Amino acid sequence: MENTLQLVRNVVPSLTTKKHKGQDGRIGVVGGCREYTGAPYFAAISALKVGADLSHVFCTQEAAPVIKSYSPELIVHPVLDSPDAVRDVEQWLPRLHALVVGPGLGRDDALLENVKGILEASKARGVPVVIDADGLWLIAQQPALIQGYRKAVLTPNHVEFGRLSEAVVSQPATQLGAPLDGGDRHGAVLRLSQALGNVTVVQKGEQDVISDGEQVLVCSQEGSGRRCGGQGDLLSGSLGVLAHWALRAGPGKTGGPSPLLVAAFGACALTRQCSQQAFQKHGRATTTSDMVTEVGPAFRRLFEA
Ligand SMILES: NC(=O)C1=CN([C@@H]2O[C@H](COP(=O)(O)OP(=O)(O)OC[C@H]3O[C@@H](n4cnc5c(N)ncnc54)[C@H](OP(=O)(O)O)[C@@H]3O)[C@@H](O)[C@H]2O)[C@@H](O)CC1
Ligand SMILES: Nc1ncnc2c1ncn2[C@@H]1O[C@H](COP(=O)(O)OP(=O)(O)OP(=O)(O)O)[C@@H](O)[C@H]1O
Ligand SMILES: [Mg+2]
Repeated sequence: MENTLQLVRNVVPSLTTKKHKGQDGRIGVVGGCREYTGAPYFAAISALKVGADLSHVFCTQEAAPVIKSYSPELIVHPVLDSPDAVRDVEQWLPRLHALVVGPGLGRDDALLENVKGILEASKARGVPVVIDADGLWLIAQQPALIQGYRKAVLTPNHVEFGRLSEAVVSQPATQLGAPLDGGDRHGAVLRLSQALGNVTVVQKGEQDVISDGEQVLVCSQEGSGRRCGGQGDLLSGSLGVLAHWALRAGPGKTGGPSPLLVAAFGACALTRQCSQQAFQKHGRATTTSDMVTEVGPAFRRLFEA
């Protein structure tokens, strides 16, 4: 654990007076619809608090004023349900360092079709993508969208992992519901990553298991017993920034594991540390907003010690 945390520290940029706004990260979150406005907010605000300079949300028209009202820090584009959605987001891609696709996206077919176009445009430009939540629903329907794209990280929870494995590895459905022991989980994550052409996969759970199809890392940083919704969104937003930092730093700084493995490990450790710290203060009443407040102190503790 400690050795891998050191690799994360190697990619964290120093804060100096020589940089301009934007250099340490301009992150986009694609998600936010009528039902879900909290998830894209958690992802985008976490990206800022980890250290991105600018955080954008691309959501539906209806969700935009709601998300804006949560925070003046976020730049919110009400474009996702427009007929020009792909073109509108594409215009921003040259200025974005990473895209987090899926938190609070929902499963409306027209929205998913737009997101498909956004993913294709991101791949064509080589923009790193973190795919979470309903973005993973889309990938389970159309794995070819992400097949072999080495700048992608998927962050499935238990259910999302089962869905992806069934779609991609043809793992018998009977095995999917059953809890896998440590060894089985490593193998299952490794196989899913390999089947997707070495896309990095983070299976969240009691321990987070991360693989790029070559190596497997396990994050067992202490978290808490609170399982309130939104913790995965905090993880995917944080990972957007860390993925950019790790890819920029390159394999020379991350040693043995690939940059995206190191970034994913960092985001998992940070999320769990936030959970632990928030739980110490709020116990059973802990919510993801309490965890967002802990991003700064948790980051300092893990990566600036
Ligand atoms: N505040 C907001 O705006 C938030 C919005 N969010 C957004 O919601 C959207 C849908 O995302 P989702 O994660 O609810 O997915 P979905 O596939 O519908 O699964 C739901 C069902 O799966 C199960 N289940 C889940 N985990 C499990 C586990 N570990 N182990 C076992 N079972 C497990 C469980 O089923 P049950 O136990 O009730 O039978 C659960 O009810 C997506 O856009 C997301 O970003 C969230 O980010 C939260 C904060
Ligand atoms: N059983 C567990 N014990 C400890 N930590 C866990 C457990 N399950 C999940 N976590 C941690 O909670 C965080 C979010 O994982 P989770 O599986 O809840 O994601 P999710 O379902 O996508 O969340 P969201 O509600 O944001 O959609 C991760 O950092 C993960 O390590
Ligand atoms: Mg989730």
